[in-house]
Amino acid sequence: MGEAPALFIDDVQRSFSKVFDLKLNDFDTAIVVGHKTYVIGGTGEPTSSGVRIFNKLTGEWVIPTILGTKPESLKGFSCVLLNEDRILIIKKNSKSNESVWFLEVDTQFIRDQKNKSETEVVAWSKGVIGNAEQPIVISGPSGVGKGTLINMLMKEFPMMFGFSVSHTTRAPREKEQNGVHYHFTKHNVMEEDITSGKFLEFAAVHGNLYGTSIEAVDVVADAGKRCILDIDVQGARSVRASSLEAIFVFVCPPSFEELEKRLRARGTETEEQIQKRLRNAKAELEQGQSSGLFDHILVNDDIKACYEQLKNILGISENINAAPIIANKVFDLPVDLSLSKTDEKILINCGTAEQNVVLDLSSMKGGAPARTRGLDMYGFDQ
Ligand SMILES: Nc1nc2c(ncn2[C@@H]2O[C@H](COP(=O)(O)OP(=O)(O)O)[C@@H](O)[C@H]2O)c(=O)[nH]1
Ligand SMILES: Nc1ncnc2c1ncn2[C@@H]1O[C@H](COP(=O)(O)OP(=O)(O)O)[C@@H](O)[C@H]1O
Repeated sequence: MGEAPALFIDDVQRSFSKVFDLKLNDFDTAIVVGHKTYVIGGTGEPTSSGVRIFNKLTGEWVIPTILGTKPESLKGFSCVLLNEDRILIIKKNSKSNESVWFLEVDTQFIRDQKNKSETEVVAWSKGVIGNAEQPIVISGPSGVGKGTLINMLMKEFPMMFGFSVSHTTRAPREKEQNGVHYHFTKHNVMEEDITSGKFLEFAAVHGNLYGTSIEAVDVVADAGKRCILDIDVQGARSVRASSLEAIFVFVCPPSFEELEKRLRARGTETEEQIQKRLRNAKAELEQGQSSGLFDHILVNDDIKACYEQLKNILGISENINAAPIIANKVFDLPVDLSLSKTDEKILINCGTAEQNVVLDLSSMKGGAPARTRGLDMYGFDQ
């Protein structure tokens, strides 16, 4: 039966709101983090899954900036504070694959955002149940073969990898499709989206704007696939500083002359664009090889050999797709659930339902502004 639950969360919340007389609405839930009380609203209206903060020291209410993708509705939920920095929220009367959410209140991401904006900030992150394979960031100069290597991976392991489709302001090449190779967009639209917090990272590269939207990464995580990002060195640096916890691979050419040859042979750029890309390649090669930013440096001389090395780095072999994919069991969480916490496990007490459910957070990874991955959920007989 495991260890006894250490804490019955819902009882604590009830007694707390009585003591402080916070005048909560019917669907509001309050949770204390240090001297702040976070009131999470859940009337079910689209505008109501809001958050307000009562600061006990100043006696004031603050409406924070809310980042990340919020749950569609929060009509009925239980919550528990984790590590003093995020609130785990379990939606009642829901399917387990849609039920787990985190409201980050004091993680590194939140602290960085608070420093930037000098306001209160919180961020939503949806929990994803299942294996948390690390995303892969692939960088390298234009023409080195990043796209070729990524295509080989996606073709050989279509169930395993998903490509993070970036946004760019550059014009599409002849064979490029909008939404597949890139989301082609206008400069002012992309700038607005960056300002409103939709991007995980962005950079000006070869005279255009490129960026990874939070959604691009979330779509891949939601499909249960391992995300591949093809981004430049500046973008890799931003992702390194984010919560994505990726593996960073830098691809080099065997020589500068060979890089130039490949870039020309591809035939997708004008002479002026080729010259710009070659100039930038020098700086990129220097930074990529010397910054310590990358976990692995590959030389793409022979494409087959380079691809094998990449697969080794990712710990995959030919027969991996032959292995059956075991889907995560989906539980129906009832309306009368309550939570209790023991170490890194949350027991979801399912009231009269036959089976309780355990949410195991011990391999939790990632977090706002993207998904929180690596959660495990399994049944627990009463
Ligand atoms: N920071 C960042 N760089 C990107 C992104 N998408 C693509 N890039 C990089 O932008 C550069 C130019 O890409 P592209 O125009 O497709 O040319 P290519 O590298 O020659 O195929 C490459 O170094 C890409 O890795 C992104 O979302 N963010
Ligand atoms: N190892 C290699 N040897 C020879 N040509 C290569 C090799 N790897 C890639 N190429 C070719 O070089 C060109 C640039 O590769 P691409 O994958 O488009 O680079 P990137 O995505 O890094 O800009 C393509 O025409 C591709 O077929």
